[in-house]
Amino acid sequence: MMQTKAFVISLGDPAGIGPEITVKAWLARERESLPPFFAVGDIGSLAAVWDGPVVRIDNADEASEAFNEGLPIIHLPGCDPVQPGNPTLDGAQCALNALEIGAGLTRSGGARGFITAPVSKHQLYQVGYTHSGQTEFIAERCGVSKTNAVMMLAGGDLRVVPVTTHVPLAAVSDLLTVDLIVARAHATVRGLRRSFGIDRPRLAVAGFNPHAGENGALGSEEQTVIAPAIERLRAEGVDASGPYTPDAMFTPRHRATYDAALCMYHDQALIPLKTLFFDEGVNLTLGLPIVRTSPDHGTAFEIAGHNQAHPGAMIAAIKMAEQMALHRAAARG
Ligand SMILES: NC(=O)C1=CN([C@@H]2O[C@H](COP(=O)(O)OP(=O)(O)OC[C@H]3O[C@@H](n4cnc5c(N)ncnc54)[C@H](O)[C@@H]3O)[C@@H](O)[C@H]2O)C=CC1
Ligand SMILES: NCC(=O)COP(=O)(O)O
Repeated sequence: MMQTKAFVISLGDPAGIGPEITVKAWLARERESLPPFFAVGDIGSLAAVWDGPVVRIDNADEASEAFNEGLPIIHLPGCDPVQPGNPTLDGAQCALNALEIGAGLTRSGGARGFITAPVSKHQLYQVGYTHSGQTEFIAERCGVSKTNAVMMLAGGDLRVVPVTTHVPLAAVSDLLTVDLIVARAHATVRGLRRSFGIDRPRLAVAGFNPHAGENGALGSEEQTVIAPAIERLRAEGVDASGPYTPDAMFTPRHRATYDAALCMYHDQALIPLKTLFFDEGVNLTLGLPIVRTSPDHGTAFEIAGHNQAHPGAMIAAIKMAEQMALHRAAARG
């Protein structure tokens, strides 16, 4: 019987909770009807938290068949011994190598999609990483510009897109331009069509200031940048509305009126998403030639190795990767 290709999961920082939530997702594979997946990372990071079956593979094509025997892994040496909760620079390099190999395997068609377990940006920066996150790294490896690769977080009935991502809050106002908001909105619309099957996505655009600026009395970004961007988008046929008062646009009533909220900065987008849907929140990248998802949370070093990590977001990331892959295949016909 011909086996379908498997999804690849980079294990992230070996001392974080990535290995544990990957193992827990594998243990839940039947209950959750998960598609086959395999890990790429240090096999020692699995052994440090689990003594269940692991199948070492050399080639992505072996993964689907091995999946029911044990958690398949392409082993990357170099960060032994792994101590959960104690990150090291070798471990950060290992996480970076896993990211590189996972992106390459997916890009070349060896895997159906790419799921990234959490890395520590602080640790990565110390081994010479210059991207602000995994999103930008994967975009570059796929030959996609940073503007066209859009970070989206999704959980429950909420999807949010931060227009600016990993930048200091003090820099956000200067970074917000009509062109940037319009580009992110178009990439979001294309992504919602292609990967979620939403024909005419409705975008709700957040203001930036308290009360969306109170007609300029509490800040001018709404008048100078955000409203003109919405106007241009509407003229270009996008169903965009706003700028909405940020503190009131995530109520259940308001959420029912849009498919994605375009937010001006990281926490404006991620605080509502994680507050409402932390254990099922998925971070995904739109605009790539490959499917890429990730759990919404980080490395949680303080609980690593204590069997306290909830696997819900990782399971949701695997399921969403499969849904996205199916939508994209259907769109290709
Ligand atoms: N996708 C990624 O690669 C992400 C990486 N990070 C990285 O993670 C590191 C730590 O960041 P924090 O802001 O502390 O966020 P975090 O998500 O690691 O932790 C925040 C809180 O949530 C808890 N938590 C996280 N995931 C959990 C789970 N699955 N089950 C139970 N509790 C969980 C933690 O114990 C902590 O109390 C940073 O270095 C950051 O760069 C943060 C977010 C996403
Ligand atoms: N807060 C989201 C986050 O840190 C994940 O970003 P990325 O590493 O997937 O770009």
